[in-house]
Amino acid sequence: MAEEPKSAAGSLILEQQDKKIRERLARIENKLLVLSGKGGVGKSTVAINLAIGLSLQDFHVGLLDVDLHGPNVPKMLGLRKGKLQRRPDGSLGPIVYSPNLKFISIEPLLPREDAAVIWRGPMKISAIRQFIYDIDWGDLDYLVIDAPPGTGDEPMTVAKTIPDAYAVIVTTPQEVSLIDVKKSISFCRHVNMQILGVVENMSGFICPHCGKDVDLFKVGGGERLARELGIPFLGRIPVDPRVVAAGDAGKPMIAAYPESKTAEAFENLVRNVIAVTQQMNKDRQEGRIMRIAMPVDGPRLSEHFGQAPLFAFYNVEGGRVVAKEVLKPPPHEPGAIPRWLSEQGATHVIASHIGARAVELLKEAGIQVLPGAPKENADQVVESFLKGEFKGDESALCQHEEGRACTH
Ligand SMILES: Nc1ncnc2c1ncn2[C@@H]1O[C@H](COP(=O)(O)OP(=O)(O)OP(=O)(O)O)[C@@H](O)[C@H]1O
Repeated sequence: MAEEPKSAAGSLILEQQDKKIRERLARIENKLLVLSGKGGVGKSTVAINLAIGLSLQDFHVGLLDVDLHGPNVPKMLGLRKGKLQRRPDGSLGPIVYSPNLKFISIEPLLPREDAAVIWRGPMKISAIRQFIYDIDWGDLDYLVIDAPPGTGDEPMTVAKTIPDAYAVIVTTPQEVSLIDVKKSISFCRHVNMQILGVVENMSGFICPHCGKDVDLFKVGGGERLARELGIPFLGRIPVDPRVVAAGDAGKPMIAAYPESKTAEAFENLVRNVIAVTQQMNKDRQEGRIMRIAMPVDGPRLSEHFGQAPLFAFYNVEGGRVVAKEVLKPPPHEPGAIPRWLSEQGATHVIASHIGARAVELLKEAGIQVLPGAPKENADQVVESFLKGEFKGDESALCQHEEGRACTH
């Protein structure tokens, strides 16, 4: 967890940083976090080939390597000595791989290539936030984020800082790896990150002599698991020795052997990622996927947004509630609850009384606010919102007598 600044000045700095991060992220249409439950399953390989594949489709793509201990991206892209761009206005731009693909990783910023990075959680968190706060990524269609394996500080920071990121989970067909996929899925559910789908890497073997696809290990486990759990399956990438050589030579497979079956498999993955991302965006825009937050006091809606002892969160899919949880908000400090709600992945807030400043902060975070809800049973209020009976009442916004915005 990030160390929360205790002073008012500290929380103001954090609020300003959050604002800048939100501004930068608003210029990035789609954010994809590439995850794996265990190491060595080819997560970086998938992230890099996916980023290049998207850039070859004329999308503007950023690749962010948040693996601070073992950054692979610069080596696999053949750009270990890449330099950040210093812009005329003094801002810093990411390292350029091609006109459509930019990246950033800790490695080129270290004094020596082999310098060990031994950081504690809060430092890792601030480094990742800086990759977004300090670096001007410009307008991007996709930001692909390569996280270290597991469910530690780095994926957690991304989930909190970029609450609208979609997770791409990489696995291999072996049982052990599939068990880890379940851990990644429960991590995503825990942090409310929507899962774009599962990729099965090292699935089957392309014979270098005859070019035939040989089922070396069991294949299809990732696909079966995705189907069982109702998660999209994004594609299979075969084992191909050229993937290793291409990665070591700094020329990723999809660019080095564009005619190969393996590059074809990556292209298929890219097409599926684009299609599923578009569908999920549409579901979000049209309100089929929501996470509604409500200040509650017991089962009823709380009178004041800023003083509610608890918040109830309702996950809505296809117009109905699929999960509900009740969480305790952070201590009352200006801006703390809107920031926390954004970290919790809220898309909508339904409240009774809510201050204009809180509404402004929530809207800046892309959260829709529906004030003026009746102080009734919260479950029933959600139902009436989903039926279109309650639509929010702007006149219920709370202002102090002298017209100053209230921070309820
Ligand atoms: N489809 C494949 N065929 C053959 N080799 C592959 C394939 N995918 C990945 N590899 C190789 O496996 C090794 C591990 O891949 P990679 O570094 O992408 O995994 P990772 O999951 O990101 O690892 P880490 O745990 O270090 O983050 C690399 O040498 C890579 O070239």
